[in-house]
Amino acid sequence: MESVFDYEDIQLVPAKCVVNSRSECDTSVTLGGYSFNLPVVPANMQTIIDEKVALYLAENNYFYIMHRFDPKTRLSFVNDMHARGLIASISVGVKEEEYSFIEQLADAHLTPEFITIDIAHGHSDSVINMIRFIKNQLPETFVIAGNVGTPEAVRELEHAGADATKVGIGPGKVCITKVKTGFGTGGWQLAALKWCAKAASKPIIADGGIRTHGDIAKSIRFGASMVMIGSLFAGHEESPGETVEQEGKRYKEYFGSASEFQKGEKKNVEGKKMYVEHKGSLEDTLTEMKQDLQSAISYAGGKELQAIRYVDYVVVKNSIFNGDKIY
Ligand SMILES: NC(=O)C1=CN([C@@H]2O[C@H](COP(=O)(O)OP(=O)(O)OC[C@H]3O[C@@H](n4cnc5c(N)ncnc54)[C@H](OP(=O)(O)O)[C@@H]3O)[C@@H](O)[C@H]2O)C=CC1
Ligand SMILES: Nc1nc2c(ncn2[C@@H]2O[C@H](COP(=O)(O)O)[C@@H](O)[C@H]2O)c(=O)[nH]1
Repeated sequence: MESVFDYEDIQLVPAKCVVNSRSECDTSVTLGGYSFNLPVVPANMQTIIDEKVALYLAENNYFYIMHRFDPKTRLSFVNDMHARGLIASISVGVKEEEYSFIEQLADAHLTPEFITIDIAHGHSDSVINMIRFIKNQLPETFVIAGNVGTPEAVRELEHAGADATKVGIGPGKVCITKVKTGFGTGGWQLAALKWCAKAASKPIIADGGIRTHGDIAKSIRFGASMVMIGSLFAGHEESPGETVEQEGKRYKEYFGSASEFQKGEKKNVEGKKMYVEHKGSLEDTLTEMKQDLQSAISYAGGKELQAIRYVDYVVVKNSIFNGDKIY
């Protein structure tokens, strides 16, 4: 295998600017026939998104994926979003009851625009069977399948009918898969993304390991169409989850979907809980992300997101830190 690297080891090389203002740069992206403001989607985790956040994102033209940890509410969620003229984007697992849920949607003639099959080890027959089942029952739905970390997995899931694949096994901030199992793309997620993107014939969603806004541009450079982010979206005013105060400072909880807190039991735990500093409003973060990405497009010498795809890059181990502590 070629040598590997991660987000902090890469710098993108600037090209001549073609705009007079960064506001001319267009950060929008198309997925599944829909256009969204940013190539960014908050993680489908219980401390990142709930119905209110989903509604805010959909109404403001951001892509969203609702989590699957309150399964009984999913049907009415799809109904409600459609009643408001918004897209419905939900998650499913692969257990028996999820097949019944897909049948219920089909029987009710409810077709979510997006369904994400969300399990830890997505390169599996269980995911392949679920992709085929959804495509058979709800042929119009755009199916995102994951998570995977290899080109073989991307090809196999695409071949089974997935419309996009989600790449990232273990790079997440609250992930402990890498320490508990020894497996994953943690520490080399960007190289894994590059490797997977070369094999892909459909969009890829890079998932996990984003620590700065510049990492979004780097993900685009290495082949992502969309970037899923957890920790940077945790801790907002609107984020679900408990707020605690310590020494006059406010913090909010952020826990893994495979953590004991999510599962309610200590079985196959591959996630942990942490507290992140309170960050203010989600709107402010999304605005800042947009401005930073517009700036990235200008450094790429273009006016659109695609310009970032073609820039040169250098590998300089730990280059962005330069000995500075930036967070
Ligand atoms: N991106 C990442 O790196 C990771 C993400 N997660 C997140 O945690 C949540 C829970 O994930 P998950 O535990 O898969 O969901 P589920 O608990 O719904 O499990 C899905 C099914 O896959 C089986 N399964 C889970 N892991 C494996 C494995 N390694 N090998 C074979 N079968 C397996 C489970 O059976 P059984 O439990 O009996 O094995 C179950 O039948 C998801 O939201 C997922 O995205 C979790 C870990 C890593
Ligand atoms: N190994 C685990 N990964 C998890 C768990 N819960 C979520 N995740 C993944 O992390 C990303 C978010 O990463 P971040 O670096 O942006 O915080 C999320 O989208 C999942 O793919 C878990 O319990 N274990």
